[in-house]
Amino acid sequence: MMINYWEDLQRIRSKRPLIHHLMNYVVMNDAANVTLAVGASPIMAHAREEVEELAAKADALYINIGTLDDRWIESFLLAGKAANKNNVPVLLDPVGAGATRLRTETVLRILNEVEVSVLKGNGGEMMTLAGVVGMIKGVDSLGEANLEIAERLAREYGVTAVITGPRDYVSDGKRGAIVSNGTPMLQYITGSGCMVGSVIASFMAINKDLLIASVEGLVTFEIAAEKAEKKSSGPASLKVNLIDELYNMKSSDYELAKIEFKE
Ligand SMILES: Nc1ncnc2c1ncn2[C@@H]1O[C@H](COP(=O)(O)OP(=O)(O)O)[C@@H](O)[C@H]1O
Ligand SMILES: Cc1ncsc1CCOP(=O)(O)O
Ligand SMILES: [Mg+2]
Repeated sequence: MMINYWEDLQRIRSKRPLIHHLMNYVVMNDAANVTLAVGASPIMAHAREEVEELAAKADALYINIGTLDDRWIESFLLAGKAANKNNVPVLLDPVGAGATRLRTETVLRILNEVEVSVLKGNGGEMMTLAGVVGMIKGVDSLGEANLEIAERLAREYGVTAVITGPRDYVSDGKRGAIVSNGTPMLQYITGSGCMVGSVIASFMAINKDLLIASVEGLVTFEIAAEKAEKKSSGPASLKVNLIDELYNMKSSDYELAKIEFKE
């Protein structure tokens, strides 16, 4: 499959799509910086009084349940429905699904009431949603999934499913892809999963093919992380260098893409 990574990144940079985030308090600032570094325009807003208005005008909506409570949950649903009404694609990150009942039930409620375009979580979260118990500790995954689970989730929930981890599994129910870029050091930065969501949402804003947009987001983020790691002495410098490498991405960097497609 031919993917125009570089052309699509240029489209993000020239269009500067608005990415409306309902992003957890832990990662809010980093997700905004990552979004800017790829060339899109972030707004972090979760007040129930404004989310419908913003989601309706955005180019993509990113719902991340990381620091949920009653008010946030109300806003997730309001924003998601407003996005649906206006044909704005929606990415959902089920942070900590399986860790508590509130998290699992909230994700299922959103999937039931909102038409989610891309469901992206780590192995433990996504295996929880596929009915496998005990694979999550807080927000951390305790195991790696596989393409079959991604395909099952895609079909069951009518989404493009993205399962992150040492290898990332992407499925839209028909086509599948495995991305093997990245570095284990990403596990030592909080929010690496949340941040890759911002990059995927930026590609979703300019590419209607959700499987390809997901792969483009994963590959872009993870190649930047590989380059950043070479310049870093630990997680703190990795995070700073990662934002720089996203900003400084070159077309030749995409030669590093490690991707396998399954039709
Ligand atoms: N062992 C690993 N090797 C390479 N990349 C990894 C590894 N673990 C996670 N990643 C990458 O880090 C990012 C976050 O994934 P993950 O850790 O699964 O999410 P989360 O932060 O939500 O738990 C993804 O881009 C993923 O591919
Ligand atoms: C630590 C933590 N606690 C609530 S949200 C959050 C960030 C989770 O980020 P990620 O899903 O990328 O690991
Ligand atoms: Mg996560």
